[in-house]
Amino acid sequence: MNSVPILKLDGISKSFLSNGRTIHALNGVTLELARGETLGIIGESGSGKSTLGRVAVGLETPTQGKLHIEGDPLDDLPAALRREKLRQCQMIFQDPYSSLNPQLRIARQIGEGLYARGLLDWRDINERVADLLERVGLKREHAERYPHEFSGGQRQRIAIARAVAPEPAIVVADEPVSALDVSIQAQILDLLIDLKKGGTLSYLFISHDMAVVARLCDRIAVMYRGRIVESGPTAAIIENAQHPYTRNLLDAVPRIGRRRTGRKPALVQLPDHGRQDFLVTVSPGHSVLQAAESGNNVNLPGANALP
Ligand SMILES: Nc1ncnc2c1ncn2[C@@H]1O[C@H](COP(=O)(O)OP(=O)(O)OP(=O)(O)O)[C@@H](O)[C@H]1O
Repeated sequence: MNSVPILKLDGISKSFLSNGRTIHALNGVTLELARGETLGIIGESGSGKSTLGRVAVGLETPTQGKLHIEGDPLDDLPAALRREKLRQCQMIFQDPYSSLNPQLRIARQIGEGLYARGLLDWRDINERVADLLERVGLKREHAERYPHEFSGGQRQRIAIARAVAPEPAIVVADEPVSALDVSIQAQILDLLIDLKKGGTLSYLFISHDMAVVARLCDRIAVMYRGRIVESGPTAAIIENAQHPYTRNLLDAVPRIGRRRTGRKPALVQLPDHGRQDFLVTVSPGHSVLQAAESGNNVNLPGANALP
């Protein structure tokens, strides 16, 4: 395995001038994303998550610090190579209504990324677009439609197809399910998990929802006022959060919160287990996730109704 992180933010700060006031959205953020890893960025509104995501895909230029892609500091590269590197990073936005161009057919919107990647024959592009639509759970013939002909969940699938079309190494997903109905959210999360299977795609997954992040992410970084205040493997953060702010976030999710550990059965959702709930009894010294993953659990599909 290549140990160079696919993405590295090194001491990144970003300030905005707004109404004569300087807003420090990011204050010296350093993080690494490994190949094939899903890193969750969690924090309250205004903590700097979206700014971090936008810096990671080159939509914002940092005020300070360096962005490295595949080990190369972007600032030091010639413009053409820089653009090439940035094509490795694609973004999925929260709102699938505003992220698609209402005036362009779906085929064109997904196909543009393929064209930019060097696929020049539109017959080949159309074939790839149709394959991608099937891959995200839509139909080949949907390619000829416009965005308004789809539901919110379907639009998010289209946005995901567009993001993965140029075969990026990194996808930054900024609250990709928070604008969707709860029933659709799980399907979109499952799709993101599926797209990553067996490959080396990495996700930077931004959310304010600890339950969603816990389900999807290998590691979690917790943001507070433009800084990362805590980071580590998902199980470690959930079971042994150090920062009071992280504990507050966890307490907001009783299902995976510390209060549920101990001999009392806990209802948990696990990364890579779809939307199944597990009822686990946790022995002292073990984490909820360890207990659930050890197989010492009762799988309770639809157990949401339990108190
Ligand atoms: N273009 C901008 N101009 C001025 N201020 C900005 C700009 N973008 C972000 N900010 C400010 O930077 C801070 C961080 O914003 P950011 O959107 O990154 O936070 P967030 O954690 O993603 O919040 P949310 O969950 O509400 O999207 C906020 O105070 C925000 O108002």
